[in-house]
Amino acid sequence: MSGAHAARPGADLVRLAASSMRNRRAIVAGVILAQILAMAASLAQPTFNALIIDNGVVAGDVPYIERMGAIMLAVAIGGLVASLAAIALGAALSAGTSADLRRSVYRHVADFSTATYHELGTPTLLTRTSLDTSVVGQAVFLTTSVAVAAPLVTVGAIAMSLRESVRLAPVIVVTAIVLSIGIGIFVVYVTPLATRVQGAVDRVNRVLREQLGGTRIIRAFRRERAASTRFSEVNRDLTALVRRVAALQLMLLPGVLLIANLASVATSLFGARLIEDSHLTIGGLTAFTGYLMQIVAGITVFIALAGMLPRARASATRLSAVINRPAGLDDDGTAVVEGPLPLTFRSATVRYEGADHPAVDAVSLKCLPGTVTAVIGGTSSGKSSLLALVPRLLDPASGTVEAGGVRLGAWHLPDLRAAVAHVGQGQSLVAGTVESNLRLGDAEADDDRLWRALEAAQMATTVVDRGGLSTEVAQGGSNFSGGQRQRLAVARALVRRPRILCLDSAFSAMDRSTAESVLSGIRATLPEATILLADQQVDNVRSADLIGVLDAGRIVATGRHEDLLTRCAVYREFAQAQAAPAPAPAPGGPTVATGVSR
Ligand SMILES: Nc1ncnc2c1ncn2[C@@H]1O[C@H](COP(=O)(O)OP(=O)(O)OP(=O)(O)O)[C@@H](O)[C@H]1O
Repeated sequence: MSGAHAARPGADLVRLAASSMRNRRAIVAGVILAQILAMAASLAQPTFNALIIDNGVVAGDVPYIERMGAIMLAVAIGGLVASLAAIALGAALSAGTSADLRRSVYRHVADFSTATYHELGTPTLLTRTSLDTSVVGQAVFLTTSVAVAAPLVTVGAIAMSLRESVRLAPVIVVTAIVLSIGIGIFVVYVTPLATRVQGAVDRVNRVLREQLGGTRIIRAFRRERAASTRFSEVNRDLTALVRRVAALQLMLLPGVLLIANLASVATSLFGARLIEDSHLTIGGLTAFTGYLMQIVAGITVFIALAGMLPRARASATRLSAVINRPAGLDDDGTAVVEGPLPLTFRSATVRYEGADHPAVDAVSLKCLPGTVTAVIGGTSSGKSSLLALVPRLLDPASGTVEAGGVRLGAWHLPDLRAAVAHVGQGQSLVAGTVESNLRLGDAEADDDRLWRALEAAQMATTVVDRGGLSTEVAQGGSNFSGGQRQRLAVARALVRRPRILCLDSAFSAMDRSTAESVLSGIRATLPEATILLADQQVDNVRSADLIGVLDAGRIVATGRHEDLLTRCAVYREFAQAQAAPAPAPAPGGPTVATGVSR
């Protein structure tokens, strides 16, 4: 967050609420009008009451009481209708505000570069999109539904009560001062606590996500107790904070009632003397007490807001931090490039914030259409970072990447992403069917194209056996094996018919012959495409037309398989380590993987 935000607490909330209200001017006007009508009705009641007592009860005029009673009832019903309308319109405004904010956060996050996305992280983005947006929506509801009316009621009630008796004004002044001091202390104390509640929710989300996603690992490593302890810790923190905030909020109401009752007693004491001295009528005292209660109610509404606003301010600041965050990608390119796309890296460098060394260090590489270019490297050598440059999930810190002779930053971004398919290490299948997953590649593709893609990815037989294109896919593809998920992801990319295909360790869960068949299928399906493949396995890159050897972010050699075997020591070591037979397991001990392979 910028210092500007810290220096002006509440500025984010005002900005977000105002922008939502601008989009719903008619509803806002409706809420205010309904509030004014409801307020006028409630302000009239004590005066009617006083008239009934003084002119009806004291004078024994029953027809007057009936007439005024009927008017009072009609005004009360009108006030009730206006209040209900204000609440209904306020609720629509609140829901609309939350929906606007969710849409806005969603759109911004969708535009984030991978680095920007990782800086924030999934758990907090989920909390911000769900919890924070509804907190701000509720604050807008409270603000428009009650905070607009509350000052009007309070000021109106003060004026009306003074009309009944100026001599009782000190009671009002003292009551207002005591209540205001109480609210002030509450706001100052609760604001930091409320901000911490959201952070605690983030932490619970983070731990819960990790543990739900890693259930198998937790069980396999017998870490259930440690996982449960970790969850209990964050859950306990959140519970303690919520309890403190709730306790403070609950203490407020009895406090307000106590002050209201004391003020009422004071009014009766002083009022009785004024009646004795004929400075006040009985009806006047009743009306004054009624107005006093309206003043307390008006101030109490601020208490409700005071309880909500610190949280809403914290939420608005967290939302603004997402909405105002630069996406990390310039998106103003306009170039549209036709035909096959040679891909050229010119001294491209990727540097992550806080890292000592660049993840990709001045890589230069040319990948031609109709060929497969492979990059081989050990774990953390920078393969994923290099391939992420192509669909502009990342931008290079220095150097350039060009497709079709045009710098990627100059491309119209949607066009670039339509031309490139990227199959990552996590296969990102979504809940639905095989068909719905494949159609993410191209919604218009006919069934014939889907089946050809499945055949090329060596997945057609499996899909037929499992029930065809309508076969269900669980979230994350968890009802398929790792290798099947990878092949479905490759098929989805083929459905798109990309001009550039990036395969980032996309064969890591396949055996050698399946991976070879899948790569042949890809070549046959996309004869003109530029294919860039990153892998740790020599077997998966040996048939490539050009291989670049990546070591600690640098390309240390390029060539074909046989060529590199003779002149590149790093490549030779890869080949030898992966060709070596695994050592016999120690008696009773676990099997240990060797070399640089998985
Ligand atoms: N979002 C990130 N923030 C900070 N550092 C990162 C990020 N992503 C990757 N790195 C670092 O950059 C380096 C290269 O990572 P990268 O994922 O590109 O390597 P890789 O060769 O694909 O590794 P692997 O084969 O293990 O997936 C690593 O040191 C890694 O820790």
